[in-house]
Amino acid sequence: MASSTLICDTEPWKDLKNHVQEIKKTHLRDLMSDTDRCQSMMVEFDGILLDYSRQNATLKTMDKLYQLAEAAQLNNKINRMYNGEKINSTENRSVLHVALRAPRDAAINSDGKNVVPEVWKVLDKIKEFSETIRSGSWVGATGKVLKDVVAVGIGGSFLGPLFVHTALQTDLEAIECARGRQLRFLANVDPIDVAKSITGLNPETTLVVVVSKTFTTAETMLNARTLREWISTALGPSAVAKHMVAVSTNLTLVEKFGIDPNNAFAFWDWVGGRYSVCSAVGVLPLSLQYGFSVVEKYGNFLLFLFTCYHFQLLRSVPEFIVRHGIILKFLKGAWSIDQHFISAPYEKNIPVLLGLLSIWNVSFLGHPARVSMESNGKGVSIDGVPLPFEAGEIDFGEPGTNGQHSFYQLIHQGRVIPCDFIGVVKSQQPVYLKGEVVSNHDELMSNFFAQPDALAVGKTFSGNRPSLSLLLPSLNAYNIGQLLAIYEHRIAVEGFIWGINSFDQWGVELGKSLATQVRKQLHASRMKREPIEGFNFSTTTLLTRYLEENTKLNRAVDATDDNSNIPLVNLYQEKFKVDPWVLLETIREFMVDLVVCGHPSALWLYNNTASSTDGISGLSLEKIRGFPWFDCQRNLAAICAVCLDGVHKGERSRNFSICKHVFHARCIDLWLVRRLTCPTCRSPFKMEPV
Ligand SMILES: O=P(O)(O)OC[C@H]1O[C@](O)(CO)[C@@H](O)[C@@H]1O
Repeated sequence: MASSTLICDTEPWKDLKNHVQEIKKTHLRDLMSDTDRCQSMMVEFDGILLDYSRQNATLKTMDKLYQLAEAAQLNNKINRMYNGEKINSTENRSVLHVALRAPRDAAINSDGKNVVPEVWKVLDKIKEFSETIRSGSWVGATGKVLKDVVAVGIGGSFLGPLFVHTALQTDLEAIECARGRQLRFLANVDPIDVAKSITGLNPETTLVVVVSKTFTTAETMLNARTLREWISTALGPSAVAKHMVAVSTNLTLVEKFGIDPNNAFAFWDWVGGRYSVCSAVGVLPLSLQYGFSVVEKYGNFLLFLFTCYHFQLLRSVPEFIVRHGIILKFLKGAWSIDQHFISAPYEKNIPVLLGLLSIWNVSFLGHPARVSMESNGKGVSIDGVPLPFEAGEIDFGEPGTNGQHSFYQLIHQGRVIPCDFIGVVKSQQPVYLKGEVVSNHDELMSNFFAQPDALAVGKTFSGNRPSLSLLLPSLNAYNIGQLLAIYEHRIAVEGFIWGINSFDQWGVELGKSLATQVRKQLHASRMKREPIEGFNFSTTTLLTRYLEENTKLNRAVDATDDNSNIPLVNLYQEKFKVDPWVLLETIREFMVDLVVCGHPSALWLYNNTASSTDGISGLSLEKIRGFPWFDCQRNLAAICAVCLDGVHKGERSRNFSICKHVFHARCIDLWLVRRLTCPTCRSPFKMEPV
């Protein structure tokens, strides 16, 4: 098929279109009673069993789908991907995430160069670094062991590692390896997420890993700067070098940020963000948590081998003495599927079957199947021709039986949504209570087996709802790697057949650039009072409302403010073209100066401005002056809840005697004029007088 020909113009596509009517006359209830058909729709590979008998498909359908794969030159495209050809044509890049899990001796080329040695160079560096951290040879700025990790990143620099961590954290072996350590993620730019990610953590024992392919993603960089502030406020700016490392392809920006490039872990342009979990993106945080590998005890022989390795008499430590730790197992699992994907015939190839069935459901039966949404949510072919058929899927799901008690109802009787059920034979946490009919895991799995039949067969309602089941032996690191690779490759199959580029994301890029425009506008409107321009009516209205309400909110919490002052502020702005916030800040500083020097005009100002309250009463300035203060001897870990800035060395501060919260004197004094509660915890005001 010439690349500019759409797949829907091929004979196999048209043939499948005609076949739809035939399939619509069948019902899964009947299809399921054909044992030979069901038997033929089961495939096994490396411990995984795929059962796709509950698809609205016959063996004839499958044959037609294989012909479609041929017409799309699926095998050829898979080979081109593995050969490092630049199949991501819009970005002129190879797509080589398979190289990330290739064994040391494999050869996979990009631009005529074998990339596997580079991959292992980084893996070795991660291994060494994670062992240094885990063993305590690398300590934080105050000499404490770094036992907690916050990985800052978003999209592909977050979701893959989160998936693996979520699956691993209940695995018994993984629990053992992670004992005493915590791995947290910070992705969303909402300050609430920042707070959640560091709540209960001590900066002295925390390592922050900034994960960003480009090192320019706005959310990640702001979150990274926020955590950098958290560390340097608590431990001083020089602590950043000990407490922050990075994963990126952009080592120049890493250095500019203040992270030592020696503590940066590289990856490459040929790794797409959402396919990067097997690179340092996932492997570094996961190795810090679970350990890269475990070395078997071979006594003196081992010592001898390591010495040889150290003096470069050996190229590597032989594989047989390194027991595969969690991370190596994970990579091996993924590599096992990579081999299967490139070598198994269509009818035995799990990712190919999943991809073909997805295409069947989405483009022929019109079901909004689960989708690999960032990859295949596209409306044009790889050559830019608009697609005259539906591509892409909508992915959602829930662990265990949660979905059954919520959205499954829709799937049973509402829209037809093809489902994948993924189950395991052996639970990570087996429980069998005395007197119970079945174990807890059996209870869970009863639903795993029952739901697909309920969907297929129905009762008083129609049934005939397609699903497939994947049964894995267990959910250990190896199987997690397999599962990841199956779904990665399923996406590629879909994209190859639909003729789209699964490896770019122009829609997402558009969202990013529009957010940049909004960010600039917010800054200009707040700081320079510039009018909102360049947006449509609706966005302008929303932005105006947001800015107005936000301004009111800020004024309400500002201790110096009072509604009666607002017209005055506006007046000043109109008359003198002064930004009201600059003005307020000036007034605030002026008042602080007055309070500090004890000038009588402070009392006058207090009586005539701040104390003209709407029923909220605070303390007189004289009383406030009677409370103890101290000049900070060092940067404190605390954040002053009034101004949200750190409490730095040399700044005059006060603390509440009950809750011990600390604030800048200049902030808390003006707060106390209006309110008698702690700004942080709202506990009643009590400060012992001098
Ligand atoms: O790793 P980066 O460069 O910070 O990008 C984050 C994510 O943003 C995207 O580019 C778009 O969502 C993803 O592909 C990527 O994983």
